[in-house]
Amino acid sequence: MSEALLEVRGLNVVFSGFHALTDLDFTLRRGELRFLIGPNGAGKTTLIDVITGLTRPASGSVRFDGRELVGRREHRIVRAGVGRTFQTSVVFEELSVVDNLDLAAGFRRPLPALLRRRRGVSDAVAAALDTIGLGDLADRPAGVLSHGQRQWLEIGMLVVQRPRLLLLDEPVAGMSRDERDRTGELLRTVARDHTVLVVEHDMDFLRRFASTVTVLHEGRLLCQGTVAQVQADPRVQEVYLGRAKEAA
Ligand SMILES: Nc1ncnc2c1ncn2[C@@H]1O[C@H](COP(=O)(O)OP(=O)(O)OP(=O)(O)O)[C@@H](O)[C@H]1O
Repeated sequence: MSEALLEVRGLNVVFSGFHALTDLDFTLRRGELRFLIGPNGAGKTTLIDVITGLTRPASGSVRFDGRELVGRREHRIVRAGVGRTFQTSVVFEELSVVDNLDLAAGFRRPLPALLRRRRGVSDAVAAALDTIGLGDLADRPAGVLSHGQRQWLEIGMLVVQRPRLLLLDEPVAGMSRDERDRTGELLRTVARDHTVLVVEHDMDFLRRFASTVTVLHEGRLLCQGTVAQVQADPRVQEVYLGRAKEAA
């Protein structure tokens, strides 16, 4: 359980001379639910982009289950078992909720099975519908979903692909308090049988749902620990309060 699933070592990302990540070491153990925070521009999305093959680092290594991901193409990384959500939505609005899940699940089916006409819903799709709590809306077009429901559908679309690592970029952004609570519960459920990394800004959400938190600042790892430890860390206070003063 405590074995490392993801090991980032000595990661450097440079965009036209700008150092977005510097000498970053970061480890996720199997079965962990980890939150990644940091002020705007800290490098959180860049880290996810490197893990998923969207951005190539200047140097460093990203090992997933012992295998190097740097240099692999995006679809190969997805096939290896790494799934992510984006800040922008990827659901098909005209398709029903269940068809969106079915399509996502089909991603891993061999072509003949994909083309064969199927009856009913697969166990994986039914389980995902149940997990995301959208059973009552299964046959409605995804276009009618609220913002929160759409985010849950996207998480469901990842889960049916059976990834071993889920990377979620700001899943509660723009949600109501009630939707945030339901998302927190959903993350806990998903984390029972997946390793999950969540990028999140909302401190209130973190206090209620996070256990271990990693803080990035200006492309470097600032500190790691429980929510209480991280909040009590003077460096974290400086980074966040310093920003608040600047904005005031
Ligand atoms: N493709 C790119 N080209 C140039 N600079 C980039 C590129 N992508 C990111 N950056 C810069 O790298 C830094 C880190 O960006 P990143 O999006 O990873 O931060 P973040 O921690 O996710 O911030 P936010 O909370 O605002 O999403 C920022 O200063 C950003 O402007």
